[in-house]
This record gives sequence, structure tokens and C-alpha cells, in this order.
Amino acid sequence: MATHQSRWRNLLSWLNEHGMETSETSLLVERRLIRQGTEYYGLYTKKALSPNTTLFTVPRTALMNIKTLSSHYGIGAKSLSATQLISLHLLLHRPLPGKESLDPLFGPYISTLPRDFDYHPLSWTIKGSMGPSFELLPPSATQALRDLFSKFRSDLAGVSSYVRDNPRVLETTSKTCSDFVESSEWLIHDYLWAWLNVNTRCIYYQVKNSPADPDNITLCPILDFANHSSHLPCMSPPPPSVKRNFRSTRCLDLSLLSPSDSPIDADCELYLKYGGHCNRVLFAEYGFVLPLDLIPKDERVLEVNVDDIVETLFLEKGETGAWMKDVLVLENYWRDWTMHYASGSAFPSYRLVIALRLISIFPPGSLSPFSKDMLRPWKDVVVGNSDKLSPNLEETWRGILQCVCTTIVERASKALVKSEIQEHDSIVALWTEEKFVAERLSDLVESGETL
Ligand SMILES: C[S@@+](CC[C@H](N)C(=O)[O-])C[C@H]1O[C@@H](n2cnc3c(N)ncnc32)[C@H](O)[C@@H]1O
Repeated sequence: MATHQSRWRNLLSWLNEHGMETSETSLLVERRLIRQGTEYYGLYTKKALSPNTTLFTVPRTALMNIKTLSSHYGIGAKSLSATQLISLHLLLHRPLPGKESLDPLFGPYISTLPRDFDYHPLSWTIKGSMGPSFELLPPSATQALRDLFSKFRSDLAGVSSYVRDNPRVLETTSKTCSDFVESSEWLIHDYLWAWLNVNTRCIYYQVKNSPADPDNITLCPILDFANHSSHLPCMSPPPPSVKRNFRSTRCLDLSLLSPSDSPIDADCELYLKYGGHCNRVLFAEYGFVLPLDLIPKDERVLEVNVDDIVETLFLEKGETGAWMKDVLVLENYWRDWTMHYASGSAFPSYRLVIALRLISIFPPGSLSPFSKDMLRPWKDVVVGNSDKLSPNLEETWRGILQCVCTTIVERASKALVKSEIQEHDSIVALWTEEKFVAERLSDLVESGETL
């Protein structure tokens, strides 16, 4: 059976065949096991480096993305998103337990991927018999997992239907079309493995003309052993030297530089910043959290989603609430209401203020015949004709915001004293983040600060 070390060596030989310089002396980084007995690795420096040193350059042909996979899947694959195509490729070439991937294209790379994702909350959702009870989670985290689960199901549906229409892609595998029934346990579990590899390991990489195209993602060997940090010095790609024209330029090799702000010693972990994510997102998407006390206060980027609490406020307004919901849906302000903490201060999102301003205008009960007229000052704020509602109404929505904060603090405080929650550091971190943000915001409202 191949060991962790031989898989790493096989990966380096394969990258070398793609033209990458990987000799012992030329490669400045290596992966190291962080926790013995787990599959938890990180990327480490092999020697001291000055800022902005090029750490490695992975040839474009060794990247797994729609550019490098499409030609192997034929014209029908155009209907698949990048996530679907990459996860289909991993699914078809998943190594058997303890064995190597037999994929002639990316086998040595696929063999270095994590062998299971039992630590990930999406696995708890799908496999049912593992992980803590979902009742222990903040409602915002449960909703984030539900949303992730729907994306997973819809990607699985697209991939299964593609395979049934294009059985040729199964020729080099032991699978048949009849394995691609969406209710099949094999398919769900293997696709989960493939999909979580894509979701937790892909990085942004431009393959399409439009920089914002969601298909601009790739798996990248070596780089994908880098863990996330929100506040420590991180690696970064080199700045673009010339404006790229996608019609005339092919995709580029992928280089990474050491942190720009400080030199780095030998044997230090190299981090990437996956994005300015709050713990709810890190937990649902990547399966880990950053304990708040690790991050200095003024470097914390925190967020609470308050959709469930604010939706209840609309529900409580009866017929008027249902009408207000339609107004917000029409204006694209329904849900995704959040409170934040960044640069050492708390604030509500603009979307949340817009929703609370609307609630502040209308009393509960049946719809007033003057609703449209009453809506006008709110509309004026939405389109930018005025900054605020009347002083009275401004006071009213701040009062509602204060109540929302109180609800969050109370339910987080209750959750945090439960003994079952103490057993799960990640769940403690989720509730602690919600409580921290709501307390800071509540203090600001109470002291009359402008929000
Ligand atoms: C791109 S991979 C990083 C390499 C990964 N640790 C490995 O062993 O292959 C992303 C995954 O690493 C883990 N991870 C990344 N940053 C982390 C951190 N700061 N703390 C704990 N786990 C982290 C999470 O499981 C995440 O889904």
C-alpha cells in the first residue's frame, strides 16, 4: 500500500513530467501532516525565504479545470458547470480504499486528495448517522447547510443526467449507466466525496472571458494543501503583469508568492486567505471554524445572518406583513439580512436596514387602503432620493434592531450553557460569533451612534 510520503513523491514525479521543477533543492515547500492519525495536512517552507519569493509554479496542464477536462468529455459536457465537470471526473476516478487512482490523466494528483470527509457537516447531513445533532446549531448555520445541500443535489442531478445521456464517458471505468440513479447510495456517497473536494479545494482561476464567470475555478496540486488564515501573513498570486486578452491568450501556469509583508522562516506553515469569510461560511463550506480568541479584535471579520428572526417579524404583521414581503421580493431585498463586525466595529447590512425601515412604517393587521402612499418615503430612500425616514420612524427601526440583537444574545447565551454544545468547539465558535456581533451592535444602538 502506498504511504503518505510515496503519494507525495508520486505527485512530484507526475508534476515533473508536466514540466515543473520539483527536485529536492528547487522546491521551496512541502506538505506536512499536522495532526498524526488524521489526514490533516498543511503546506510548509523548507527554508527561510524573503518576501514575495516565487514558491512554486504549477504548469497549466496539471491544473484540473474545464479547460483541461472538456476535451476528454466531448461536446455534451458543455452543459455542465465547472463544479459538475470537475466533480464528475473525480467521481469516475475515485481511488478504492488504500489504493491509487487509476486515472491516466490526473491519477497521481487524485491519489493525494483526502480519502474521506466525515468531518464535514454536509457529510453529517447526508449520511445521517454521524456528527452532532443539527438542533445544536444556530438557525443561520442550519440554513447555510440546507442551501449547500440543495446545491449538491442539483449538481448531482445534472451530472447523473449527463452520464445517462453520454454513457461513453464510463468506458474506462467499472461503472454502468444503471449506477447513475440519483437515489443510489454508492452514487450519493462517492459524489459527495468528489463534490466536497471541489468545494473545499478549488481556487479562482480565469478560464472564461468574463472574470466573474462562476466557471473560473481550478484544482491546483500542492497549493491545495494550504490552510486558511484570516489574519496571519498569507501567500498570494503574482500581480497580473499585462492586461490579459482571453481571445488571444491561453490559460497561464499558476504561481504562488510567499507573504509580501514579512520574511518567513524555515519550517513555517504557509497560509492562503480563502476569502473574508465568517465562521458560518467556513463551517458550512469548508467544515472548520476559527476560534474568535485566536484573532485580534480589530482584525475580526464577523457576520450574523438574521433571516429567521426578521422573517418572523414580517409574519407577525399578518396581511400587511405578506404585502411587505412582496414589496421586498420585487425590489430584491428579501432575505440575506446580516449584521457585521469589521475593523473593530459593528454595523447592520444595508439590506437589513432597508427591511427594518419598511417594517417600521406599517402597523400589524389588515392592509391599510393608504399603504401605497405610506410606502413613498421608504421608496425615496431605496432609490436614493432621501437618506432617511422621519426621525420617529428612524427611532422605530433602531428599536426593532435592538430587539433583534436581544433575541440573538439570549438564544446564544442559552445555547452556550448546554453541556452537549461544550463537546463541539465548532458549534461553540458559531454561537460565540453571533453573540459577540449582536452585543457590539446593541451597544451602538443603545448609545445612539449613527449606523
Ligand atoms: C484546501 S484544503 C487545505 C489542506 C487540508 N488541510 C488537507 O489536509 O488536505 C481545505 C481544508 O483544510 C481544512 N482547513 C483549512 N484551513 C483550516 C484552518 N485554519 N483550521 C482548520 N482546518 C482548516 C478544512 O478541512 C478545509 O476544508
